[in-house]
Amino acid sequence: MIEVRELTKRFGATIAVDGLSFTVRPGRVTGFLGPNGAGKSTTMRMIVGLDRPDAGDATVGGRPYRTHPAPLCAVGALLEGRAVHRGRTARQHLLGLARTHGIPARRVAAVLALAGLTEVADRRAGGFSLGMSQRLGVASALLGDPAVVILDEPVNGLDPDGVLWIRTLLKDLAAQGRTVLVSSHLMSETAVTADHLLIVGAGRLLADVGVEELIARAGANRCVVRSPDADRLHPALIAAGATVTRPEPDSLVVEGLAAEEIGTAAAANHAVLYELTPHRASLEQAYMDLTRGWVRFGEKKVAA
Ligand SMILES: Nc1ncnc2c1ncn2[C@@H]1O[C@H](COP(=O)(O)OP(=O)(O)OP(=O)(O)O)[C@@H](O)[C@H]1O
Repeated sequence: MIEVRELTKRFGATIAVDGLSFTVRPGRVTGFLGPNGAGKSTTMRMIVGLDRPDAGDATVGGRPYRTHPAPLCAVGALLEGRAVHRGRTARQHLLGLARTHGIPARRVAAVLALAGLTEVADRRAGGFSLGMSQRLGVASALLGDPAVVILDEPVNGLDPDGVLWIRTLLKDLAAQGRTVLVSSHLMSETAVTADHLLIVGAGRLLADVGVEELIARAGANRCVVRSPDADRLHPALIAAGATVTRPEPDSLVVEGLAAEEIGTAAAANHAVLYELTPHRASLEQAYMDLTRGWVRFGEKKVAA
Protein backbone atom coordinates (compact mmCIF):
# COMPACT_ATOMS: atom_id res chain seq x y z
CA MET A 1 0.00 0.00 0.00
CA ILE A 2 1.21 3.50 -0.83
CA GLU A 3 -0.27 6.45 1.03
CA VAL A 4 0.29 10.01 -0.09
CA ARG A 5 -1.02 12.86 2.05
CA GLU A 6 -1.12 16.51 1.02
CA LEU A 7 2.13 16.10 -0.89
CA THR A 8 3.45 19.39 -2.28
CA LYS A 9 6.60 20.23 -4.23
CA ARG A 10 7.69 23.55 -5.73
CA PHE A 11 10.50 24.19 -8.18
CA GLY A 12 10.95 27.97 -8.12
CA ALA A 13 7.71 29.47 -9.36
CA THR A 14 6.34 26.09 -10.52
CA ILE A 15 4.17 24.05 -8.19
CA ALA A 16 5.00 20.59 -9.56
CA VAL A 17 2.81 18.76 -7.01
CA ASP A 18 0.00 20.63 -5.32
CA GLY A 19 -1.51 19.11 -2.16
CA LEU A 20 -1.83 15.60 -3.63
CA SER A 21 -3.50 12.88 -1.52
CA PHE A 22 -4.26 9.31 -2.59
CA THR A 23 -3.92 5.67 -1.59
CA VAL A 24 -2.62 2.95 -3.91
CA ARG A 25 -4.03 -0.42 -2.90
CA PRO A 26 -2.53 -3.88 -3.37
CA GLY A 27 -3.88 -6.51 -5.76
CA ARG A 28 -4.59 -4.23 -8.68
CA VAL A 29 -2.73 -2.15 -11.24
CA THR A 30 -3.14 1.55 -10.58
CA GLY A 31 -2.45 3.80 -13.55
CA PHE A 32 -0.99 7.23 -12.71
CA LEU A 33 -2.10 9.36 -15.61
CA GLY A 34 -1.69 12.95 -16.60
CA PRO A 35 -0.45 15.16 -19.39
CA ASN A 36 3.23 16.11 -19.65
CA GLY A 37 4.36 18.13 -16.68
CA ALA A 38 1.43 17.03 -14.50
CA GLY A 39 3.78 16.06 -11.66
CA LYS A 40 3.76 12.26 -11.98
CA SER A 41 7.54 11.76 -11.92
CA THR A 42 7.99 14.26 -9.10
CA THR A 43 5.35 12.45 -7.03
CA MET A 44 7.00 9.08 -7.64
CA ARG A 45 10.41 10.53 -6.77
CA MET A 46 9.00 11.84 -3.49
CA ILE A 47 7.45 8.45 -2.69
CA VAL A 48 10.88 6.83 -2.92
CA GLY A 49 12.67 9.68 -1.16
CA LEU A 50 14.58 11.05 -4.17
CA ASP A 51 12.88 14.46 -3.90
CA ARG A 52 12.04 16.06 -0.58
CA PRO A 53 8.47 17.36 -0.32
CA ASP A 54 7.84 20.98 0.69
CA ALA A 55 4.77 19.74 2.55
CA GLY A 56 2.92 16.51 3.16
CA ASP A 57 4.30 13.00 3.29
CA ALA A 58 4.29 9.64 1.57
CA THR A 59 4.50 6.19 3.12
CA VAL A 60 5.04 2.77 1.60
CA GLY A 61 3.81 -0.21 3.60
CA GLY A 62 3.03 2.19 6.46
CA ARG A 63 6.42 3.89 6.75
CA PRO A 64 8.48 6.41 4.81
CA TYR A 65 10.63 4.78 2.11
CA ARG A 66 13.86 5.96 3.72
CA THR A 67 13.10 4.17 6.98
CA HIS A 68 12.83 0.71 5.37
CA PRO A 69 15.88 -1.31 6.45
CA ALA A 70 16.18 -2.94 2.99
CA PRO A 71 14.30 -0.57 0.64
CA LEU A 72 14.87 -2.70 -2.50
CA CYS A 73 13.01 -5.55 -0.82
CA ALA A 74 10.07 -3.31 0.10
CA VAL A 75 9.73 -1.13 -2.99
CA GLY A 76 10.90 -1.74 -6.53
CA ALA A 77 11.06 1.42 -8.58
CA LEU A 78 11.84 2.21 -12.19
CA LEU A 79 12.19 5.94 -12.51
CA GLU A 80 13.08 7.94 -15.60
CA GLY A 81 16.75 8.55 -16.13
CA ARG A 82 17.78 5.71 -13.90
CA ALA A 83 21.55 5.47 -13.77
CA VAL A 84 23.28 2.28 -14.82
CA HIS A 85 27.09 2.12 -14.92
CA ARG A 86 27.64 1.97 -18.69
CA GLY A 87 30.76 -0.17 -18.46
CA ARG A 88 29.09 -2.93 -16.44
CA THR A 89 27.19 -5.82 -17.91
CA ALA A 90 23.53 -6.29 -17.04
CA ARG A 91 24.43 -9.21 -14.78
CA GLN A 92 27.19 -7.25 -13.00
CA HIS A 93 24.79 -4.36 -12.46
CA LEU A 94 22.19 -6.63 -10.89
CA LEU A 95 24.76 -8.56 -8.84
CA GLY A 96 26.08 -5.25 -7.49
CA LEU A 97 22.59 -4.20 -6.45
CA ALA A 98 21.86 -7.63 -4.96
CA ARG A 99 25.01 -7.47 -2.83
CA THR A 100 23.96 -4.18 -1.19
CA HIS A 101 20.81 -5.91 0.11
CA GLY A 102 22.02 -9.44 0.81
CA ILE A 103 19.86 -10.72 -2.03
CA PRO A 104 21.01 -14.18 -3.25
CA ALA A 105 22.67 -14.35 -6.70
CA ARG A 106 20.06 -16.82 -7.98
CA ARG A 107 17.55 -13.95 -7.81
CA VAL A 108 19.68 -12.16 -10.44
CA ALA A 109 19.26 -15.04 -12.90
CA ALA A 110 15.53 -15.10 -12.13
CA VAL A 111 14.93 -11.41 -12.89
CA LEU A 112 17.16 -11.53 -15.98
CA ALA A 113 14.92 -14.32 -17.29
CA LEU A 114 11.76 -12.46 -16.25
CA ALA A 115 12.92 -9.41 -18.20
CA GLY A 116 13.91 -11.46 -21.25
CA LEU A 117 17.56 -10.42 -20.83
CA THR A 118 19.22 -13.80 -20.23
CA GLU A 119 20.87 -13.85 -23.66
CA VAL A 120 22.32 -10.35 -23.33
CA ALA A 121 23.12 -10.59 -19.61
CA ASP A 122 26.87 -10.44 -20.20
CA ARG A 123 26.81 -7.49 -22.56
CA ARG A 124 27.71 -4.01 -21.39
CA ALA A 125 24.61 -2.06 -20.37
CA GLY A 126 26.11 1.05 -22.01
CA GLY A 127 25.41 -0.51 -25.41
CA PHE A 128 21.79 -1.36 -24.62
CA SER A 129 18.95 0.06 -26.68
CA LEU A 130 16.34 2.14 -24.87
CA GLY A 131 14.04 -0.88 -24.75
CA MET A 132 16.72 -3.16 -23.30
CA SER A 133 17.62 -0.49 -20.73
CA GLN A 134 13.96 -0.31 -19.72
CA ARG A 135 13.92 -4.09 -19.30
CA LEU A 136 17.06 -3.88 -17.15
CA GLY A 137 15.38 -1.14 -15.10
CA VAL A 138 12.37 -3.39 -14.52
CA ALA A 139 14.65 -6.33 -13.63
CA SER A 140 16.41 -4.09 -11.06
CA ALA A 141 13.07 -2.99 -9.63
CA LEU A 142 11.95 -6.60 -9.13
CA LEU A 143 15.27 -7.87 -7.77
CA GLY A 144 14.25 -7.62 -4.11
CA ASP A 145 10.87 -9.32 -4.72
CA PRO A 146 9.14 -6.17 -3.43
CA ALA A 147 5.51 -5.94 -2.34
CA VAL A 148 5.27 -2.49 -3.92
CA VAL A 149 6.28 -1.76 -7.51
CA ILE A 150 6.50 1.78 -8.92
CA LEU A 151 7.22 2.21 -12.62
CA ASP A 152 7.51 5.58 -14.36
CA GLU A 153 6.53 5.35 -18.03
CA PRO A 154 7.77 1.74 -18.39
CA VAL A 155 6.59 1.35 -22.00
CA ASN A 156 8.89 4.16 -23.17
CA GLY A 157 11.16 2.81 -25.87
CA LEU A 158 9.67 -0.68 -25.86
CA ASP A 159 8.77 -2.40 -29.13
CA PRO A 160 5.32 -4.08 -29.48
CA ASP A 161 6.73 -7.29 -28.00
CA GLY A 162 8.06 -5.34 -25.05
CA VAL A 163 4.78 -3.50 -24.56
CA LEU A 164 2.94 -6.81 -24.42
CA TRP A 165 5.53 -8.15 -21.98
CA ILE A 166 5.14 -5.20 -19.61
CA ARG A 167 1.33 -5.41 -19.71
CA THR A 168 1.35 -9.09 -18.78
CA LEU A 169 4.01 -8.51 -16.12
CA LEU A 170 2.04 -5.70 -14.45
CA LYS A 171 -1.13 -7.81 -14.35
CA ASP A 172 0.80 -10.78 -12.94
CA LEU A 173 2.41 -8.64 -10.23
CA ALA A 174 -1.01 -7.32 -9.18
CA ALA A 175 -2.51 -10.82 -9.27
CA GLN A 176 0.24 -11.89 -6.84
CA GLY A 177 -1.18 -9.31 -4.42
CA ARG A 178 1.44 -6.62 -4.95
CA THR A 179 0.80 -2.89 -5.05
CA VAL A 180 1.51 -1.68 -8.58
CA LEU A 181 1.68 2.01 -9.53
CA VAL A 182 2.52 2.76 -13.15
CA SER A 183 2.63 6.18 -14.78
CA SER A 184 1.80 7.13 -18.33
CA HIS A 185 0.50 10.07 -20.29
CA LEU A 186 -1.43 7.75 -22.60
CA MET A 187 -4.92 6.67 -21.60
CA SER A 188 -5.10 4.16 -24.44
CA GLU A 189 -2.06 2.30 -23.08
CA THR A 190 -3.08 2.53 -19.45
CA ALA A 191 -6.67 1.42 -19.98
CA VAL A 192 -5.63 -2.02 -21.20
CA THR A 193 -3.56 -2.75 -18.09
CA ALA A 194 -4.89 -0.71 -15.20
CA ASP A 195 -7.87 -1.53 -13.01
CA HIS A 196 -7.81 1.79 -11.23
CA LEU A 197 -6.75 5.28 -12.28
CA LEU A 198 -5.28 8.29 -10.54
CA ILE A 199 -5.52 11.19 -12.96
CA VAL A 200 -3.49 14.33 -12.28
CA GLY A 201 -3.20 17.70 -13.95
CA ALA A 202 -0.88 20.55 -12.96
CA GLY A 203 0.03 18.72 -9.75
CA ARG A 204 -3.55 18.19 -8.59
CA LEU A 205 -5.67 15.09 -8.34
CA LEU A 206 -8.45 15.25 -10.95
CA ALA A 207 -9.85 11.74 -10.51
CA ASP A 208 -9.34 8.66 -8.31
CA VAL A 209 -11.54 6.23 -10.14
CA GLY A 210 -11.98 2.68 -11.45
CA VAL A 211 -11.61 2.25 -15.20
CA GLU A 212 -15.19 0.97 -15.48
CA GLU A 213 -16.54 3.80 -13.36
CA LEU A 214 -14.80 6.38 -15.51
CA ILE A 215 -16.44 4.93 -18.61
CA ALA A 216 -19.82 5.13 -16.91
CA ARG A 217 -19.15 8.69 -15.72
CA ALA A 218 -18.17 9.72 -19.22
CA GLY A 219 -21.79 9.54 -20.22
CA ALA A 220 -24.63 7.09 -20.40
CA ASN A 221 -24.05 4.10 -22.64
CA ARG A 222 -25.97 4.43 -25.86
CA CYS A 223 -27.37 1.78 -28.13
CA VAL A 224 -28.40 2.19 -31.73
CA VAL A 225 -31.43 0.06 -32.57
CA ARG A 226 -32.95 -0.54 -36.02
CA SER A 227 -36.32 -2.19 -36.20
CA PRO A 228 -39.22 -2.31 -38.66
CA ASP A 229 -41.39 -2.35 -35.52
CA ALA A 230 -40.00 0.91 -34.12
CA ASP A 231 -43.54 2.28 -33.62
CA ARG A 232 -44.21 -0.45 -31.08
CA LEU A 233 -40.70 -0.61 -29.60
CA HIS A 234 -40.28 3.14 -29.04
CA PRO A 235 -42.98 3.53 -26.33
CA ALA A 236 -42.02 0.16 -24.79
CA LEU A 237 -38.43 1.34 -24.26
CA ILE A 238 -39.60 4.62 -22.75
CA ALA A 239 -41.85 2.66 -20.40
CA ALA A 240 -38.79 0.58 -19.42
CA GLY A 241 -37.01 3.80 -18.36
CA ALA A 242 -34.93 4.67 -21.43
CA THR A 243 -34.42 8.02 -23.09
CA VAL A 244 -35.08 7.50 -26.77
CA THR A 245 -34.52 9.62 -29.85
CA ARG A 246 -35.63 8.57 -33.33
CA PRO A 247 -33.40 9.97 -36.08
CA GLU A 248 -35.07 7.77 -38.77
CA PRO A 249 -38.48 6.07 -38.82
CA ASP A 250 -36.86 2.65 -38.33
CA SER A 251 -33.97 3.64 -36.07
CA LEU A 252 -33.82 4.50 -32.36
CA VAL A 253 -30.98 5.84 -30.23
CA VAL A 254 -31.49 4.48 -26.74
CA GLU A 255 -29.84 5.75 -23.55
CA GLY A 256 -30.23 4.33 -20.07
CA LEU A 257 -30.78 0.65 -20.92
CA ALA A 258 -28.21 -2.06 -21.56
CA ALA A 259 -28.30 -3.93 -24.88
CA GLU A 260 -29.61 -7.02 -23.06
CA GLU A 261 -32.54 -5.04 -21.63
CA ILE A 262 -33.37 -3.60 -25.04
CA GLY A 263 -33.28 -7.06 -26.62
CA THR A 264 -35.53 -8.41 -23.88
CA ALA A 265 -38.00 -5.53 -24.31
CA ALA A 266 -38.01 -6.12 -28.07
CA ALA A 267 -38.79 -9.82 -27.62
CA ALA A 268 -41.56 -9.08 -25.12
CA ASN A 269 -43.13 -6.70 -27.65
CA HIS A 270 -42.61 -9.00 -30.64
CA ALA A 271 -40.43 -6.40 -32.31
CA VAL A 272 -38.01 -7.65 -34.97
CA LEU A 273 -34.49 -6.20 -34.63
CA TYR A 274 -32.24 -5.52 -37.61
CA GLU A 275 -29.54 -3.91 -35.48
CA LEU A 276 -28.65 -3.54 -31.79
CA THR A 277 -25.28 -1.81 -31.40
CA PRO A 278 -23.91 -0.61 -28.06
CA HIS A 279 -21.71 2.51 -28.25
CA ARG A 280 -19.61 2.87 -25.13
CA ALA A 281 -18.36 6.30 -24.21
CA SER A 282 -14.68 6.34 -25.10
CA LEU A 283 -12.24 6.33 -22.22
CA GLU A 284 -9.92 8.51 -24.28
CA GLN A 285 -12.65 11.11 -24.55
CA ALA A 286 -13.33 10.96 -20.80
CA TYR A 287 -9.62 11.51 -20.12
CA MET A 288 -9.42 14.42 -22.55
CA ASP A 289 -12.47 16.01 -20.94
CA LEU A 290 -10.96 15.62 -17.49
CA THR A 291 -7.50 16.94 -18.27
CA ARG A 292 -8.50 19.65 -20.73
CA GLY A 293 -7.54 22.95 -19.14
CA TRP A 294 -4.93 21.34 -16.91
CA VAL A 295 -2.15 21.23 -19.45
CA ARG A 296 0.83 23.34 -18.46
CA PHE A 297 1.83 26.08 -20.84
CA GLY A 298 5.35 26.89 -19.68
CA GLU A 299 5.22 28.02 -16.10
CA LYS A 300 1.55 28.93 -16.22
CA LYS A 301 -1.17 26.69 -14.86
CA VAL A 302 -4.35 27.00 -16.86
CA ALA A 303 -7.62 25.81 -15.38
CA ALA A 304 -10.75 25.27 -17.40
N1 LIG B 1 14.26 19.27 -11.08
C1 LIG B 1 13.36 20.14 -11.52
N2 LIG B 1 13.62 21.45 -11.60
C2 LIG B 1 12.72 22.34 -12.03
N3 LIG B 1 11.46 22.01 -12.43
C3 LIG B 1 11.15 20.73 -12.40
C4 LIG B 1 12.06 19.71 -11.95
N4 LIG B 1 11.43 18.50 -12.03
C5 LIG B 1 10.20 18.75 -12.50
N5 LIG B 1 10.02 20.07 -12.72
C6 LIG B 1 8.79 20.71 -13.21
O1 LIG B 1 7.72 20.21 -12.42
C7 LIG B 1 6.57 19.98 -13.23
C8 LIG B 1 6.15 18.52 -13.10
O2 LIG B 1 7.13 17.70 -13.74
P1 LIG B 1 7.08 16.10 -13.73
O3 LIG B 1 8.28 15.63 -14.48
O4 LIG B 1 6.90 15.63 -12.35
O5 LIG B 1 5.77 15.82 -14.57
P2 LIG B 1 5.30 14.49 -15.30
O6 LIG B 1 3.85 14.40 -15.07
O7 LIG B 1 6.14 13.34 -14.87
O8 LIG B 1 5.56 14.84 -16.81
P3 LIG B 1 6.09 13.92 -18.05
O9 LIG B 1 4.94 13.06 -18.48
O10 LIG B 1 6.43 14.97 -19.06
O11 LIG B 1 7.27 13.16 -17.54
C9 LIG B 1 6.94 20.40 -14.64
O12 LIG B 1 6.51 21.73 -14.86
C10 LIG B 1 8.45 20.31 -14.65
O13 LIG B 1 8.99 21.21 -15.56
